[in-house]
Amino acid sequence: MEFTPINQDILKQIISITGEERTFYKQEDIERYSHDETEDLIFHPEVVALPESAEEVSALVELCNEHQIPITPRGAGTGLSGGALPIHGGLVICMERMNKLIEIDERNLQATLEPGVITENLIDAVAEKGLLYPVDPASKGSCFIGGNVAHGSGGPQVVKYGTIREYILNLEVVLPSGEIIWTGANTLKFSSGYNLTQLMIGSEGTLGIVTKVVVKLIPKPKENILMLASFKSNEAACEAVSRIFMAGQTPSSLEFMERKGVEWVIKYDQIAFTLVDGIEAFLLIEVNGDSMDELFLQCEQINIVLEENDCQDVLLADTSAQKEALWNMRRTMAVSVKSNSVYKEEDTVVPRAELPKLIKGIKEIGARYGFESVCYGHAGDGNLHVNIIKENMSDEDWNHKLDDGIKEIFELTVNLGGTLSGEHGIGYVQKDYMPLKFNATHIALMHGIKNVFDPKGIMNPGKMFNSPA
Ligand SMILES: O=C(O)CC[C@@H](O)C(=O)O
Ligand SMILES: [Zn+2]
Repeated sequence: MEFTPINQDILKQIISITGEERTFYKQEDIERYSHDETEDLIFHPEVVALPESAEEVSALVELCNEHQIPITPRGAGTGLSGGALPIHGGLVICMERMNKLIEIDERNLQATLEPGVITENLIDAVAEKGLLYPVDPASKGSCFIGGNVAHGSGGPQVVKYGTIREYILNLEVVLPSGEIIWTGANTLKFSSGYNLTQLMIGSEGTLGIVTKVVVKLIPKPKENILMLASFKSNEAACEAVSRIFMAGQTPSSLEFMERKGVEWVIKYDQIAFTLVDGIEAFLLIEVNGDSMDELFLQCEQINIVLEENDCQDVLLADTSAQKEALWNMRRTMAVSVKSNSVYKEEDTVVPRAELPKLIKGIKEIGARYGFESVCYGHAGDGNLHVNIIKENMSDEDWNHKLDDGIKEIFELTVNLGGTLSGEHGIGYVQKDYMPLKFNATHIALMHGIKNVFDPKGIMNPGKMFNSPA
């Protein structure tokens, strides 16, 4: 794909849309838009524009479409698969100025908002009205709702409430042509042709730019109980996960943390938490509802399963401060890994009951290739974040042998009935693995869809799959 560099004349036209104040082209101004949270990758855009309306986004996109300029849509830059990296330069359209929470419609349990709203701001605003928006990725304090839509985001509560796919009713989208459409209706049901809303969710900015989002809300449960269960092995912890559901219990969160991850968080956050010798893995289990009596009953049932599965100890968080400390431990895991070692992160997901085989296999592959990994994640969803760490690995092996090891991890994941990413997306860093999961027919269908929306290939090129020749 041949793209046009942004010349002075095009720059002037961009400035005529977003103004001098909201158009960046100097090195020092574009720097922060040249990376996201994915490893250490850096790609500089030529120009960054911060639109304030769908009409401005549309004008920018129309201009790029006319001149064949690559566009990289960007949210808060918290992505972990390189989706927001402007790998071909061009124009970054960052949604940070489109951050209005337009309406909370309490009659219909819906909210309408712009894509640059920080996820936690939505969660907090609806909580004040006794409502729950349950999609809360670890980076909820900084990530944007638009980025969550682009990645089909999840978070710890997916196990009970589902991913963002269950909560998006309708999207306003600027297509690669510059035209603006609504993808669906503000209704709970949609049996009216192809579901473009669902197609847009998880499309990683390759089909258009979301400029408004309508989300579904639900009543917020009044009570919760949080427990930390410890195990002597990763496999014992992972085995207990599916048993909890088989016993008829659905926690609101069921997270897995490996010992080393907890050790690193303790070091990173300087927290007071004693790691008992011989404990290798933890499950963080939350139940929620409106009646404490029912929750205690649920915890009793879960405890029986834990005991049957060789659980060593269960710590009950009594106060909201204790709960927050435990949740913080889990949420800080990604950043603490990053601060401790050079790493590569994979977002494997398998049917829940295959989790013990997945983690065992990952460790065996690591032993064969000479790498260590720190695993944690949403065990209740079978979603394991595998952080491969460079510690103890030579530069030579890291640069040349690791790829084969990662390929084996994905092969194992796929063989166990899983897929390449549960919630972080394919983006730039996982696209070469797509053929491990999808055959040529499947990939050709994806290319076909891309081509219908974006025949010139300007919208987030080089993400999800390599552009067809
Ligand atoms: O930045 C995030 O929200 C992603 C990290 C996340 O998947 C996690 O579970 O820790
Ligand atoms: Zn996660």
